[in-house]
Amino acid sequence: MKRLAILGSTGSIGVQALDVVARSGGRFEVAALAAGSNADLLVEQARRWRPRAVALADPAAARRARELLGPGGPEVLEGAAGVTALASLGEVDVVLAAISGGAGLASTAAAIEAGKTVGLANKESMVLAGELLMRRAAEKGVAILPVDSEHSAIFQSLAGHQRPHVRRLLLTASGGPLRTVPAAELAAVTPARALKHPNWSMGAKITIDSATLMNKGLEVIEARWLFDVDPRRIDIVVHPESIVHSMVEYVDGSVVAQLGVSDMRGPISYALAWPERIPLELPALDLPRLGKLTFEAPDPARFPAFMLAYRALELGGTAPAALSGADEAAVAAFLAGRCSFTRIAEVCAEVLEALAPEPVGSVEQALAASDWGRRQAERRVAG
Ligand SMILES: NC(=O)C1=CN([C@@H]2O[C@H](COP(=O)(O)OP(=O)(O)OC[C@H]3O[C@@H](n4cnc5c(N)ncnc54)[C@H](OP(=O)(O)O)[C@@H]3O)[C@@H](O)[C@H]2O)C=CC1
Ligand SMILES: CC(=O)[C@@H](O)[C@H](O)COP(=O)(O)O
Ligand SMILES: [Mn+2]
Repeated sequence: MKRLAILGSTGSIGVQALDVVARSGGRFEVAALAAGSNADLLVEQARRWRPRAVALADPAAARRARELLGPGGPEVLEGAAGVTALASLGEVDVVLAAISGGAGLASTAAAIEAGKTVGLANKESMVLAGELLMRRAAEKGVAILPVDSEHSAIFQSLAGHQRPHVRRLLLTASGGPLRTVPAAELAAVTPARALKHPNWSMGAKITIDSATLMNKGLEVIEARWLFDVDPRRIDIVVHPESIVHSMVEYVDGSVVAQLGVSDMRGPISYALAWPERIPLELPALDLPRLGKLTFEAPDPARFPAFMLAYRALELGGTAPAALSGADEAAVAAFLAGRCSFTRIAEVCAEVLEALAPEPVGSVEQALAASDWGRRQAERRVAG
């Protein structure tokens, strides 16, 4: 039996991970749960799964959870340090990193340092400090198993092949809810419209990133480090049906893809159960009913955000971290009605070009660069 710490348990990935646990026939035990401030849902989850410890980043929420759980309940830790501490608990075998944003980096790094297998949903960890984390994981002999659907697909399609045999990685993108919207209409897009993803039900930040295509840019950076592939050999293909989750093109021209219904419980269970596979009893892929699968090139004129990720990789060092921080701030401003949809990518581009990148020597340095990007973006949004 594998013992899990699910960090971000109250979010889209966290809730689906607990559904995977429920369907797994007792293969997993929930040893720890963590969230930001949603004490009520965390307490409900703790009552059902009886972890040894839980944590809430928000101290007031942690106090509420302690009151609700009462004596005899799990230990309730608080603050960022409490969340990070769960990643290295002795009772934990696998850490599912499913916190949203740069806030997930410290606990991912702590899990690696503690020698835990990591199921990585939090792509920002790789964006902020991918080179550093992969080096430490190799030194510690830690497996980082991708949960992001595209990276899970690439991991499965690589099937142990050697890097010299790989010509290109092909990351598929749905194109998001605004794929067919003309350029002239994009500035007036409302948060409600941008939040209507055609295929996936996800947290707000990643859904807006899907709409701008920044999500695909962040995924290029994630793939660059997870699979140690030069960014010039990572291409994006728009595939509105989200059935082909990504592909690997080999030097002999053969292309291997992973297909499946658009349901994150697939990649989550793959990472948690790896190297085994478990039956989930989810709806099967029905290709005759789908009839056809379509593909097109991404449009950098309407959706320039994904190009910024290639630019950040070219700049190197702290540039991806600064881009990620700027994007978090710009997306929050858009959701709060403080900037337009098209301003998100403009602000990110301005911040990236204002940066003097430095090598990323530590997690703290990566977080500082992300904070710098966030502050720069906030200033530009306000100005
Ligand atoms: N949703 C999806 O289908 C996919 C998501 N991902 C990635 O997975 C990650 C999670 O995404 P998603 O589940 O959609 O996000 P959600 O916004 O739905 O959930 C975020 C989770 O993180 C918790 N959280 C937020 N801030 C903190 C913090 N400072 N400390 C501890 N916990 C915190 C939230 O707690 P609370 O509820 O209390 O705020 C919540 O449990 C992201 O990095 C995303 O890019 C990748 C591929 C697909
Ligand atoms: C489910 C998942 O992995 C998301 O990251 C997804 O890729 C978002 O959809 P887009 O392809 O629209 O960015
Ligand atoms: Mn993805």
